[in-house]
This record gives sequence, C-alpha cells and structure tokens, in this order.
Amino acid sequence: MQVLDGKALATTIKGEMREEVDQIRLSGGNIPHLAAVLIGDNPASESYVRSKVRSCEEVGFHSTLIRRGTEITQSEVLEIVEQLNNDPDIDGFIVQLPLPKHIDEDAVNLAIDPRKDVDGFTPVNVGRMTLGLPSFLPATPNGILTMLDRYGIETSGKEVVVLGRSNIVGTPMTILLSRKGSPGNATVTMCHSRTQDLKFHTRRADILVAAIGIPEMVTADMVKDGVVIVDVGINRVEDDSRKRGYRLCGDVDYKSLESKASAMTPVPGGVGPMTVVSLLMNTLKASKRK
Ligand SMILES: Nc1nc2c(c(=O)[nH]1)N[C@@H](CN(C=O)c1ccc(C(=O)N[C@@H](CCC(=O)O)C(=O)O)cc1)CN2
Repeated sequence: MQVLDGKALATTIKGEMREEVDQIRLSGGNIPHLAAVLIGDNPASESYVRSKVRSCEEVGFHSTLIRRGTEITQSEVLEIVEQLNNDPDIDGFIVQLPLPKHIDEDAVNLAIDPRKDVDGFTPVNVGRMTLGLPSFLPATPNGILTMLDRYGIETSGKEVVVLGRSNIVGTPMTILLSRKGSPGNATVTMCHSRTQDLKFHTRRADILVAAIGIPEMVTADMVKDGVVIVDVGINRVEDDSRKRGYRLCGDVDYKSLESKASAMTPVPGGVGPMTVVSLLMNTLKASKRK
C-alpha cells in the first residue's frame, strides 16, 4: 500500500513557494500577508492556527494573528472583519472555525470580502467554483486535489464516494471531483447520515473520501480491494496511556484497511498539512492581485 504522505508533500510545496517568495522579494514585489482571526480557546483551533502562522514564516509570508476571547460579541467580530476587508496591507484572511456558539458563522462569512476570502467559503467564491470560474478554492478539498495530482492518482472515469456533506469539505469535494478537468471527471456519489445501505455505496468506490467526523468508522468490510482512501477526519480520542491524554485518528480504521487499500492518507500527516499548504497557495494568489 502506498502511503499518501501529506506532510512530506506539504514540505516540498512549501519549499517551492519559498523560492517564489524569494524571487518576489528580490524583484521588489508584494510579499503575501495572511491574517488569521482566532476566537475562544478551542485547543484544536489553536494548534491549527499556530500551524498556519508557522507555515507563513517558513515560506517567507507576513502573517498577523488576531486573538480574542469567547466573551467577544457578534458586532465586535464583524468589526474585525470589516477592518481586515479595508486593510491594504492584508492580502487575505481567515476566521478560524468553529466559532463560539453565540457568534453567527453565516453572518461572519457573508461579511468577508470575497477578494480576501482565502478560505474560499464566501458565496461568491463557492458560486464561482461551482460554475468553474477562477476563484479561491476551499483549502481541504483543494489540498486533496493537489495530493491526488502530485501522486498521479487518476480520477477520470473513476467511482468516487464522498462521505460527508459539510460546506467546507464534502460538498466542495463532490463538485470539484465531478467537474471537467484534472483531477476531476469522476462519477461522484455523496453519502451522509441519512444514506441508506452505506456499505452498498462504499464498496463500489475506486476512491473513498471520508469526511464524517466519526472516529475509525470506515472498516475493511466496507471497501473493495485496491481502493484509494483519503481520510479527512482528525479525531481526538481519549487515551490515558498517552502523555497528552488523547490520540489522533481519522474516520478510517487505518490498520484494518492497510492490507486492502492501494493507497491511503495517514492521520496525522495526510490531509491536514495539505489544508495549510492550500491556504498559503490561495494567499499567494491573492497577493498577486495587487
Ligand atoms: N477557517 C477555517 N476553519 C477550519 C478549516 C479551514 O480550512 N478554515 N479547516 C478545519 C481545521 N484546519 C484548518 O483550519 C486544519 C485541520 C488540521 C490540520 C493539520 O495539519 N492536522 C494535523 C494534526 C494536528 C494535530 O495535532 O491536531 C495532521 O493532520 O497531520 C491543519 C488545519 C476546521 N476549521
């Protein structure tokens, strides 16, 4: 089985980006500047945002972290978004999700200027993506496309099953893999919590993308021999034997699938690092607008 090593690939791509940024600097061009808004104290979000800021440093981007406590109000969040929309030094920004329960995520998303929406979550970018127009693609699906492309995994004419219908992974993944292009041209089935006879669908998959957030839900009996598995899940499962009190696992039972899959992403070190690299790619693109 081939391990689709997102961590190694992300390091390679960051090296390529570093060279491009060095060239931009030498020619006196605009150095990309990403801002990240982190609200509250969700430990996973803190770690993801740290990783985004660190990755900016690695490739030579400028970055700004805006941190606020859970007590922030809706209008204060919208004010931060407005400031970032109007700040000429910022090429693109993200608001880390999930937001605390009292903040309306949709209202925040709608307030983001699509030209700075390097997460690709605003209606303008989602609409443009759906129509096949130039846009910022959402980071996780785009990271998966980059990974399939760089590992030479053919998607054209393949049966792809996407588990999950979230706005940030399942839905855009389904759209992107079924569109004309490469990677793309696949026959895509989207499954979710109301899908009947899930196994019927998953056993037909040449490529299975698992993004349901249920630890190790996909087991060997659910797939056919030679399947390519992309595991988007990053679940923290309590484990007292670990120093930090939990272990990370995906939506796929990696051990039981190792002997059945032809290729699979690990967790950690698979899709996660590619998500961060895609965000950097979008930020570079946004900075070229100037
Ligand atoms: N505004 C956004 N919020 C969220 C997004 C997003 O794309 N934009 N996606 C996810 C979280 N996410 C990025 O923000 C993300 C998830 C995982 C990783 C990652 O590198 N994971 C590591 C493991 C890290 C760990 O130890 O926990 C891995 O898989 O190797 C990066 C980014 C939800 N919110």
